[in-house]
Amino acid sequence: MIELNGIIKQYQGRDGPFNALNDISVHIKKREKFGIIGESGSGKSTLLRMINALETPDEGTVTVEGDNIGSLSPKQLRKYRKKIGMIFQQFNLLNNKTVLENITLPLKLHKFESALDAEEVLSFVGLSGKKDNYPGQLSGGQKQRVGIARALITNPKILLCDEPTSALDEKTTDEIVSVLRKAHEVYGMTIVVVTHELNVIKQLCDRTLVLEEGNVIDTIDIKQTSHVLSDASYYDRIVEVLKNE
Ligand SMILES: Nc1ncnc2c1ncn2[C@@H]1O[C@H](COP(=O)(O)OP(=O)(O)OP(=O)(O)O)[C@@H](O)[C@H]1O
Repeated sequence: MIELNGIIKQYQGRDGPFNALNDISVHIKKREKFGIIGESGSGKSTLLRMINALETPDEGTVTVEGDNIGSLSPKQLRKYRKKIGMIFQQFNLLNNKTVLENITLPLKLHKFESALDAEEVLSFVGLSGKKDNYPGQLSGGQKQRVGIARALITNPKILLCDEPTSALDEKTTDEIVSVLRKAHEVYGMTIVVVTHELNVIKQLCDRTLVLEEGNVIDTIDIKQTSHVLSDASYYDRIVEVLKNE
């Protein structure tokens, strides 16, 4: 469904130009939950941003459902981007708008043919009782649930997640992973998640790319754990994770 072929991206660094992405090829299947893991600066976000055309490659192609993204007209690109939902590390909510207003904002900006009902997504992320609250009145986990609901309301075919749990503690991370897994089960989109957290990859993804300094080190099939540990005690989760490693 998403094919990145021979992607090279060069930036100017302090010591001259360098390849942030160095000949990357990845094929992500429809409905796959695909991870991109690597240390800080390895090129994860740059690669993710290629998929929604926020970055353009210096060489190589990005093809999604058969369309070469680099050759789309501005109008086609706007239409293409409507297929994609995005969630962010820092949630990117508008603090002067309520939860409901934040969630329905995409629908105010563009017309989406198969948009979901606001009450449905609010209930899906477990925030029905918070719709009139402002982001400042929410915990980090609740803010990310709003971010997820705002992405889901457009019923995207592709959900891009850029470090979705990196601002959250361990238990809240597990809860957000559960919400994402459930969203995948119910709405069946393709998920691409960038993270440096091994556990997020392990609990959420079918496969992951491992990036190091702009190079693909490996692509790994992940043996799914049967459950997410959000209901377990802090100690149980420590034991589970440490025993498995
Ligand atoms: N616009 C830019 N101009 C110059 N260099 C950039 C730019 N964007 C990213 N880089 C550099 O490219 C490399 C890859 O950055 P990228 O943000 O993709 O890495 P990352 O793996 O997502 O890191 P992090 O986890 O810290 O966000 C880094 O060395 C970064 O400093």
